Amino acid sequence: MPNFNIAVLDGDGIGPEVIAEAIKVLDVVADKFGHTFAYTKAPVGAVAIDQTGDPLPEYTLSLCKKSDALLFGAIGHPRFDNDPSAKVRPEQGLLRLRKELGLFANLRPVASYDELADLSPLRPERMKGVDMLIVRELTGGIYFGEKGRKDNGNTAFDTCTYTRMEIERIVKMGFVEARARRGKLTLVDKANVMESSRLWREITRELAQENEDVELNFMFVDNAAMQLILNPAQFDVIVTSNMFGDILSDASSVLAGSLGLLPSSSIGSTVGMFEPIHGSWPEGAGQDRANPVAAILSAAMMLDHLELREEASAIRGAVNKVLGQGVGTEDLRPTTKVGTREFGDRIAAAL
Ligand SMILES: NC(=O)C1=CN([C@@H]2O[C@H](COP(=O)(O)OP(=O)(O)OC[C@H]3O[C@@H](n4cnc5c(N)ncnc54)[C@H](O)[C@@H]3O)[C@@H](O)[C@H]2O)C=CC1
Ligand SMILES: CC(C)CC(=O)C(=O)O
Ligand SMILES: [Mg+2]
Repeated sequence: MPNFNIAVLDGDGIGPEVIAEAIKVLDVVADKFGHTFAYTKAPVGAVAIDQTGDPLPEYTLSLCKKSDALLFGAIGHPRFDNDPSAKVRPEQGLLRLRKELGLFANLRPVASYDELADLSPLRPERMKGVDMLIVRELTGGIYFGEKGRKDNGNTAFDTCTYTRMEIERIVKMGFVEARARRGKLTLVDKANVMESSRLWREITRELAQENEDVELNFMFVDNAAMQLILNPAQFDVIVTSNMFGDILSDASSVLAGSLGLLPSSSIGSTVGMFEPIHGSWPEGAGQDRANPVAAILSAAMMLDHLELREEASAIRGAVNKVLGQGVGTEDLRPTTKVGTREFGDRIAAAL
């Protein structure tokens, strides 16, 4: 009977609410398939700052290092967002966690749900048939480069730096993922302007020689933002830098139906972390309104990573079944509107 130790970093805002539903569903999976999932909670983000002064306390990091997998909710609080002079910020906890654990790749699948097709009267025809994977570089680029102020605080800078090693490992992953899917890889960059993007292109062209079976194309990020809306079904795998991937994946969530639907896995050299792509939605916290599906599907990605594939697809099947019944939280504009907890109950019951 496999036993897995899972660190639970549910964080701030709606983070704890959506992670509670993911655990509800995982508990049913454990019962049904005869596994034991042992959960240990640890603080991260604003709650961790409140408790310890540090958004990523040493205890949390060492727990993560000895766990089999990490389930992450979301971090962030308006009191930091509204205070540009705050020296310690919840987001630093997440960025440091990714860096410390070497989680250089963030895989964000985006698919349109036939089950949701009738729910949204605004849903254009072109949103059908979307099935793509955004492979986002996660521990480099402008979020991690040198930043600061000069000229008495009147000039601010953030630096986008990428090394060959950082680019090679993520682009290689892009080729592998494309080969396992429909065999098409798009590098999204800004190589007409940015030197770091030109290095991405150079290295990707080199790697293409060892990956000739994968169809490769290049697209500037501004055009990619437009193409995602105009003709999203053209994309199979997108590989891109940290910030471009962050922005394009939130935009792509509209194709799926809601930001509250999109899961992700953050992987690299050590333990994997599984996290919805959305943030802590502070205005929605404590109201039983948040869509838990992104967190539940992140748990499914975790099971895939732990090689519990049948279990992972059982979760996906349960989500599709409940969506197909027209049930969902308000963001999906469903025929039967339910709260976070009832949505989780229904998915658990569908298992
Ligand atoms: N991975 C993380 O922990 C992330 C943290 N953040 C942080 O979260 C805080 C809020 O940031 P925002 O820009 O407002 O982004 P957000 O993702 O928290 O919310 C943006 C909008 O998306 C919708 N939304 C998000 N999650 C949802 C869910 N589960 N169900 C239904 N609707 C959902 C809501 O309409 C919300 O107004 C900030 O402090 C930010 O730094 C933002 C993005 C990612
Ligand atoms: C701290 C931010 C980089 C979080 C975020 O927006 C994300 O990872 O999607
Ligand atoms: Mg984001």
